[in-house]
Amino acid sequence: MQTLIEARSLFKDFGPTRALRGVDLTVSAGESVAIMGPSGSGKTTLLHSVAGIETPDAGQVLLHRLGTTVDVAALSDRRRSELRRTAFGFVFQQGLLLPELTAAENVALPLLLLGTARADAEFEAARLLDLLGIGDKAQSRIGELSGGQQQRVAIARAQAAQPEVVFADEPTGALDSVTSAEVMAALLASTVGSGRALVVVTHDAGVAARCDRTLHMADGMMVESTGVEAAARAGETS
Ligand SMILES: Nc1ncnc2c1ncn2[C@@H]1O[C@H](COP(=O)(O)OP(=O)(O)OP(=O)(O)O)[C@@H](O)[C@H]1O
Repeated sequence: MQTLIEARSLFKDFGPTRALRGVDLTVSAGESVAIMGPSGSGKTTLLHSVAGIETPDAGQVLLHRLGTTVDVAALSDRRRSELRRTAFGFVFQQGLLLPELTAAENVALPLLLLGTARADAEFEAARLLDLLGIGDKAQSRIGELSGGQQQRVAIARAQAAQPEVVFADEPTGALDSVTSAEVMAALLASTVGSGRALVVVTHDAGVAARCDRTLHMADGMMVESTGVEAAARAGETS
């Protein structure tokens, strides 16, 4: 399977705290990778470093797309934010949806930022919300939606610009176990099911179990990898 992201030997300090100490991570196109580990082990810092939200102190984040390779960690702020809008989608536990906008407006926003005409952006937003089973909530404001519905809006929004990889940080953290399973199924269907990669930070073993691979962090390092490699799985079934 084609390698999409290669993070090599990432280090990140916050003052005296060493959040990452030489972390490697490889993500292939179309695979799902869960990152687990105790609180403070560096999961979010790793996700943010790979996604160009945070800049590592040392190491490389190579992104292979559109026939070229860029080091995300070495890009200018402007190029990094451009990449975040085009190549990456984000689903976080909370805080990314704009409460004063409707569900459809939230999903359309990334497309409007990329210059898509309003009518086309709204059409695509409606289509994505339909796919995620909440087409009837398109005109509802975020505050009128349940936690599970809000996460579906966030998942729809993360797909809008057709990114190669979606990063999710505790996407089911605030949900009960039934809703969590439904939201995770929706997240997988709309990412891996559409050929995108998914990198998900989670404390929920049920969420991790649905991914191709689970990586375990402790104290700023990768300590273990479990699960069936996507490539091996593809090999077995071919
Ligand atoms: N902006 C920051 N400023 C200072 N310290 C930080 C910052 N971000 C993270 N840290 C520290 O870096 C370490 C790793 O944090 P990180 O959020 O990556 O852990 P985590 O594994 O995602 O934890 P959790 O499961 O609790 O979300 C922690 O000790 C944390 O306190």
